[in-house]
Amino acid sequence: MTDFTEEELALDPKFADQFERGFRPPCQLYLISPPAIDAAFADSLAAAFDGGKVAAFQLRLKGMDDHAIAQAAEPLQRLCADREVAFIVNDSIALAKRIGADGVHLGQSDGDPREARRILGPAVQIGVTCHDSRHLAMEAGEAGADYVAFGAFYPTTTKETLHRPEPSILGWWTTLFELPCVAIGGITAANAAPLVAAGADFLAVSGAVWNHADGPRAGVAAFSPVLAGKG
Ligand SMILES: Cc1ncc(COP(=O)(O)OP(=O)(O)O)c(N)n1
Ligand SMILES: Cc1ncsc1CCOP(=O)(O)O
Ligand SMILES: [Mg+2]
Repeated sequence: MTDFTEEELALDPKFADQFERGFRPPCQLYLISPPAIDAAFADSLAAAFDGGKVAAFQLRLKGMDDHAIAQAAEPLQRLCADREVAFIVNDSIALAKRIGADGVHLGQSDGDPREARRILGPAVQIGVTCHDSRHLAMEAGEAGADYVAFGAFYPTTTKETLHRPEPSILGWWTTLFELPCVAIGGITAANAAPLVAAGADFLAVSGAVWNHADGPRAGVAAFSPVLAGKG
């Protein structure tokens, strides 16, 4: 598998009608924290959860050490448990283990998914960043990831990004694989429809919720129609 080029791995459109996508649950929201938070953030998170169903919350605090993140995580993890939202730690397998997170999200330089599985066990969700690469996604799947993440689909100020996949990568993935895929990067309620239509299992969103003019509750609520395919 590792010997194929991206072009060779692309599903030839002339064969597309020979593949039928199996049943997949409706697309869900995967909320990512702002890059920095304050002591009142738990209230904002609760407000976001009041806006509609959130499947997962990722604590993504760049540039903070694990000890400080563990402290910040405590009330947020409790809130997620109360609201039945999966609590995902970004970047650190060790931190996910230490605080008993429901999952860890690993970028291409954040650690090996097989090692994560060995350390965290079978019940913990492991997600892997795959940028715009079919090849990386299949590698992640083979390594035992629970989801693959493609992005950035749109321009974003939350993170400097180098890759810009087409929505069709989501359709390619979901036609061939059962493993869930996450779409990320600059996603708003206004631009999400093509990603949902293409087959995204989850929309990972930060700025559109935390920077919503009417607050995080409205930010989450705004996604309801598009997630239901009515965007
Ligand atoms: C769901 C999801 N997808 C992608 C990323 C990006 O991960 P990474 O490439 O490691 O970049 P950082 O987020 O660590 O800056 C993610 N965090 N979550
Ligand atoms: C973490 C990450 N990885 C790729 S784009 C991105 C930022 C997502 O945040 P936003 O929804 O504000 O673009
Ligand atoms: Mg990372």
